[in-house]
Amino acid sequence: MLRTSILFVALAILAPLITFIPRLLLPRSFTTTTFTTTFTTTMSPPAYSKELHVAQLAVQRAAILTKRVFHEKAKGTVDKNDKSPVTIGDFGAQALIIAALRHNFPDDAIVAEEEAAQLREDANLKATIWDLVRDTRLNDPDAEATLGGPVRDADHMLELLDQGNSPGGAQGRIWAIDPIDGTKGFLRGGQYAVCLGLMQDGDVKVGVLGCPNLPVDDQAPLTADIGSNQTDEGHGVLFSAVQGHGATSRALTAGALAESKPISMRSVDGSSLADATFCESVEAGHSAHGDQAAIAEKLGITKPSVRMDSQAKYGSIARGAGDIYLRLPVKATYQEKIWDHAAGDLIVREAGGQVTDIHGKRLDFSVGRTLANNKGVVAAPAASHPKVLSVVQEVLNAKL
Ligand SMILES: Nc1ncnc2c1ncn2[C@@H]1O[C@H](COP(=O)(O)O)[C@@H](OP(=O)(O)O)[C@H]1O
Ligand SMILES: [Mg+2]
Repeated sequence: MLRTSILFVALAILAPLITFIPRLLLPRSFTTTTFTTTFTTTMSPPAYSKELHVAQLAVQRAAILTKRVFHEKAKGTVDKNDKSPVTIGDFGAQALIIAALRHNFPDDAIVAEEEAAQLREDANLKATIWDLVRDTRLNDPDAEATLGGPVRDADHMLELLDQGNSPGGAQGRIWAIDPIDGTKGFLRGGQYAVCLGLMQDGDVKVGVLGCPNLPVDDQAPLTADIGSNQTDEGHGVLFSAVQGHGATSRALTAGALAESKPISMRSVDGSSLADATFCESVEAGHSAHGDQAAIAEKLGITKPSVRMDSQAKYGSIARGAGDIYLRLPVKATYQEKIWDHAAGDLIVREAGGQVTDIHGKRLDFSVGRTLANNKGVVAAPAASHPKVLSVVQEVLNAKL
């Protein structure tokens, strides 16, 4: 008995040494290569890791362009005409994102909001946007190299812009880009988002949202989108998710990616809904404010809803700064665009939420450039979603 115990103790001491000693004796380069090779041959990287990395860097670079446009060109502008800062920022950011996708994933299809036709007619606008695209870089050479060679010239920029013309659909890999979501928020210096999602056979697999004017701090209280007095200090957040791997936030930087933190929705179930915070569009034409107020009242929610532009609403509820995002149809004929929802839908679901339309159907990204099979959006923590949905339906049905 004693002998067996001694043998076991001796083995326990010797076993680690047997594996460790050869590493000490061998040259460092050999051991490093050997262990790296072992890692790469025995463990595959997480799904979609390259797509996520490229998407995050591409969104960061495009966000820098939009911030430059705001600081250099947007002061004092309030309307969206042909040469507005929104137009300049939209085209510039879209060109930069498509350049990065084309370099890394040349065979993927792309659905993007803008097309180059207007720039072919307007040499000044084309030159203005080209100046920005040519000069906007991440300040980290490795990150910039990942995104690929620069856009060659202004005509190459137009070619890239037009590659966002995929009809979308149920097959293959399709990226959805909204270069500046929340145009009015952007102009006010309020909330807007640079949005990028990857769908595989109609299912969103990767989602990235760059929100330059949201606080970096996930715990920061949610404030209405008042805009114009935002500072860059402490602001700028990048939300990301990969299907099945959770959601994260990190500071939006001008170079290499900052460290990421997992995010999750607040746990709100049917019984604690009275404490919940709603997010809704600033624009009453995009989501019916009156219906939202009636729903809040029925749920016993007394806190005023927080109004902000763009998919920053999805990011905000995903990190628990708010709880519920409703988009209640104003015009029965309006079809939501896939680029306004792809990234946010995945980020919220990966953070512990459920996202459906007002009929309780999951958003269907497989039917083209719009969500033709859906009406409105109901996004809430999974445990409270059934209750929220039933009250949404109660209020909306009562109107019909
Ligand atoms: N009648 C309507 N109903 C719902 N959404 C609409 C709409 N008209 C435009 N939108 C979309 O609402 C988006 C902004 O959403 P939000 O109100 O949440 O900020 C716009 O994106 P852009 O700002 O990229 O044009 C636009 O695509
Ligand atoms: Mg949009």
